[in-house]
Amino acid sequence: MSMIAAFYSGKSILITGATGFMGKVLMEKLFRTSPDLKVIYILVRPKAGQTTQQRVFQILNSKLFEKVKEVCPNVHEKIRAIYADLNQNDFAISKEDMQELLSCTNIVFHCAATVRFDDHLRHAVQLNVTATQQLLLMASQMPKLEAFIHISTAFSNCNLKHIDEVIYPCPVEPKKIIDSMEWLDDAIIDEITPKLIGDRPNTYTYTKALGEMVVQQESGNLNIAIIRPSIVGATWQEPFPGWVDNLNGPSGLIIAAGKGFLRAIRATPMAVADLIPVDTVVNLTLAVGWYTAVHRPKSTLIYHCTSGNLNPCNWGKMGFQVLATFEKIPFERAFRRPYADFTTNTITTQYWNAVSHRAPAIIYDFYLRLTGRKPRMTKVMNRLLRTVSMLEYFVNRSWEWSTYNTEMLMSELSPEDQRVFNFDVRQLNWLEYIENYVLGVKKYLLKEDMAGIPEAKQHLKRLRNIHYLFNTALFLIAWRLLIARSQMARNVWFFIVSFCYKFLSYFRASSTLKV
Ligand SMILES: CCCCCCCCCCCCCCCCCC(=O)SCCNC(=O)CCNC(=O)[C@H](O)C(C)(C)COP(=O)(O)OP(=O)(O)OC[C@H]1O[C@@H](n2cnc3c(N)ncnc32)[C@H](O)[C@@H]1OP(=O)(O)O
Ligand SMILES: NC(=O)C1=CN([C@@H]2O[C@H](COP(=O)(O)OP(=O)(O)OC[C@H]3O[C@@H](n4cnc5c(N)ncnc54)[C@H](OP(=O)(O)O)[C@@H]3O)[C@@H](O)[C@H]2O)C=CC1
Repeated sequence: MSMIAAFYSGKSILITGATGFMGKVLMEKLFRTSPDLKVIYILVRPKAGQTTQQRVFQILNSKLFEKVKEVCPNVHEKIRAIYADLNQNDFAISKEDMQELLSCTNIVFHCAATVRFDDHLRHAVQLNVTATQQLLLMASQMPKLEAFIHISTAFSNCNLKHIDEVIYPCPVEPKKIIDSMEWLDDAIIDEITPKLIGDRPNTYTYTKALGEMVVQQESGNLNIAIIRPSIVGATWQEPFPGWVDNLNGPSGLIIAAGKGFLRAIRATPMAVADLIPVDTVVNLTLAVGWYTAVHRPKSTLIYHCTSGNLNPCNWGKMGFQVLATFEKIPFERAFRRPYADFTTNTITTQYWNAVSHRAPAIIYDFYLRLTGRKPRMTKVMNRLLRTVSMLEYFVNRSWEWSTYNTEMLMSELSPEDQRVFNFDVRQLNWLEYIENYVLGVKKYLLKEDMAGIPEAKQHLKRLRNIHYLFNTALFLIAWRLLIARSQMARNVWFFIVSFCYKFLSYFRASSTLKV
């Protein structure tokens, strides 16, 4: 019997960010391994024309939850969606709901965040810092609370090269930042943002670091732990391999490369690609919830959920395997044949952006205009290149994260728990994982049918022929222009033609002699 699964039985659990990538996998695993849990409260806001109830209904009826419905048929009754907006005071939770949350909650998993790199500092602070502070305040009023688990990121201190499982202070106190966001106007905030974030690359990593400081400062008597995952990717094993549902991290780039939009990236092939499967993060999170509640460590423990120091893979190997998978499992209706050049040189990157990204987009838009359609490729390409430029920081550096606490926890688990809540990334086979990841992107993000693979392969063959034809035509045109303008080019051309003629004559003569 799993001790961790048994621990969550009968418990009332509060999850923020349950509609997000990690939140869904967390709920799924909880229901599947502890179907006897009492209730999961989730803080949800209406979105994209859907009410909170409709959103929950959609999640529970998705493929991700198919197994859950077998082991926990009354899952609908065990999930309680509470209307909440983390951007508002008291999260806009009604008095009755707040009362229930405060009096019943046993465990809190705080996953909600804005993960956009370019979010305005005011918004990023509101969600990643102020909301965390408010949630801690709520938690301090929960008499039955056993553990509060905060999800941060391994990149909250990405300005350092070696990162320990400790909280590093930021120069300006989070409280001061929170206060100043209330009275500074947007223009001033824009001006001071670069100074505040310092050598971090974006507002996301900065506000996640502030969020950790808030957790440390406001922890009071709470039993708290912080999890720091690196780049969270598709599921490795559970509930099935390759599940992913958003474009964050590598998923968007896999699509861009598979569809032939992205053919070169400024990335260091030997830099460590610190990817971590989402189910690994969730298993660690649940194990930490159990350990924090049962063993009540004296201080707030931080757990790095990273792969680099235990089972490293680099971007070169990852890119190679992604491309190899496209050969077997191509995406449909690709714009160009998938290809990826990793370059560390800024000038080469600019060259590839002009020749391999912008030029084909302009030519395609010209073709769309000629055929009476609306041009769109240049716009798509510009957005993609902007996205890629924001991710470049993470694919050109390597970090070392110490994992003492994570390894300590692994050794504390029973063999059964190590199996059911496996977060030992040393067992991960990267080649297999990446292949499943690409397959998952095709199935769950692009919603492409596997029956379309032969047609997709045919399409790639057509693209290859067009590519050859285009290059040959381009060469001939360029050469013709050169010959018309330069005596030297003409001389070279006549030399080559006469050389070929002589060679052919000699070849013909020697073969006649043999006969
Ligand atoms: C062979 C090749 C091999 C490839 C493998 C190489 C993989 C390298 C991967 C490096 C990943 C590094 C991640 C580092 C993560 C740090 C860890 C965390 O905690 S971070 C936590 C994780 N957080 C993150 O990862 C957040 C990253 N993302 C962002 O911050 C924002 O999306 C944005 C600022 C980049 C763009 O914002 P904005 O333009 O205002 O608007 P939208 O957001 O609405 O999207 C616009 C368009 O871009 C599209 N698209 C979106 N994402 C990607 C993508 N990754 N990619 C491509 N495309 C992407 C999207 O579909 C849309 O298309 P369309 O509708 O125009 O056709
Ligand atoms: N994905 C990654 O690569 C990594 C993620 N992390 C961390 O993991 C956690 C989860 O990330 P992930 O699941 O990928 O992120 P997602 O963007 O997929 O999910 C974010 C969640 O936060 C919720 N949320 C955002 N704003 C509000 C709001 N105002 N009110 C209520 N809920 C809100 C979202 O709700 P809604 O659906 O309504 O938008 C969603 O459920 C975050 O703390 C992130 O920093 C750490 C390392 C890497």
